Amino acid sequence: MIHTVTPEMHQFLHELPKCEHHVHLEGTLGPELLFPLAARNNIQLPDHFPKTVDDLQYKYDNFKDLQDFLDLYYVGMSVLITEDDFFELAWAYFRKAHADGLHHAETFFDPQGHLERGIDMETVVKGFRKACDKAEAELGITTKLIMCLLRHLPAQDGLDTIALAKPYYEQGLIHGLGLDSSEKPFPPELFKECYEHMAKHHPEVLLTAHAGEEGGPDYIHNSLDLLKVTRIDHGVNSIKDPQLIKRLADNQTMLSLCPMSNLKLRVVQDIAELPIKEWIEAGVPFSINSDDPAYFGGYILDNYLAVQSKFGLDVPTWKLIAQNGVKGSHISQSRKDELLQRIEEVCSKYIF
Ligand code: HPA
Ligand SMILES: [Zn+2]
Repeated sequence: MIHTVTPEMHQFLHELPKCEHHVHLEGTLGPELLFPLAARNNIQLPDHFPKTVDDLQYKYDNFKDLQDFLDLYYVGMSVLITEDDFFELAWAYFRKAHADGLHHAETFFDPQGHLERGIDMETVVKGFRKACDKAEAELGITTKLIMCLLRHLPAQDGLDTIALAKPYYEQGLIHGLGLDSSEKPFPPELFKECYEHMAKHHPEVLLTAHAGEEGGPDYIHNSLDLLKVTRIDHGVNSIKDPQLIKRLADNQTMLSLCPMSNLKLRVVQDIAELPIKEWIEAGVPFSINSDDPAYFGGYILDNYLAVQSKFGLDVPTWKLIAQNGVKGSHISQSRKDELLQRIEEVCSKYIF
């Protein structure tokens, strides 16, 4: 069933203060920047890579699964070379998301995808940080950077990457550790040592991991038990385990849901299949996110609208979702209070 999103509802969702917890900065690289960067940096894209914006868009519209997307994603990011490239990419994202009504962003990046091409950590972090600082100063968005480890690489590579990033964690320039890439063949337990190292040496750092996008509820349990994460990225498959649902609700562990991504990567056949109503009923907090917006056809507001068109939620329910997004954010209590106050103000204007 399709619910019509009225102009008032559209306006409300636009104005509703939003927090994003699941967006890969490299996943904001669309054809409009990818091809010019390839030309500017003299990057020869592989023969099998689409040659035109239309051909690339066709690929984006027809992913078979997560791996099919990742194969394109890693080639795409190979056009990023200079600090300015990383800055430009992230700054374009912050501007788009700001126009969507974003107030706080916790953004992922994949340094191993750059290190293995000979780009150093400093170039990547400096470029992304510059964009974060500008977004804070000029757009009023609070930002966090979460370094993800690629799970298709060995844990030792992850430990080496953590060592390279140490100065940036110590200076408070990177704030979290995540785990992404091909999920099913690489379960969370492989990375226990990386997370233990982080918890021991940088206890203030946010720990999160992709789990339950392709993997089952055991991937979520093991991320909580072994990696000691406080958030789960995706978590769609949590619904298959009632004990896990209770655990997530009891501990108020937030899931970062990515509806358009789940549709494009065929985690679900229809956004209406997502267990949104079940999570709300059980008291499981979740936020709504764009994941890789350039690849999946929509930024944060598009994802809110996609959910609305399938679920027809009311203002109090959206208020709860927005509040849970704030509560699950890695920000000070005073910033939380400020955002919660703004949510109150917007919601009080929209009693339909
Ligand atoms: O959705 C995702 N899943 C796993 N790895 C990723 N890397 C970018 N996006 C994703
Ligand atoms: Zn992701």
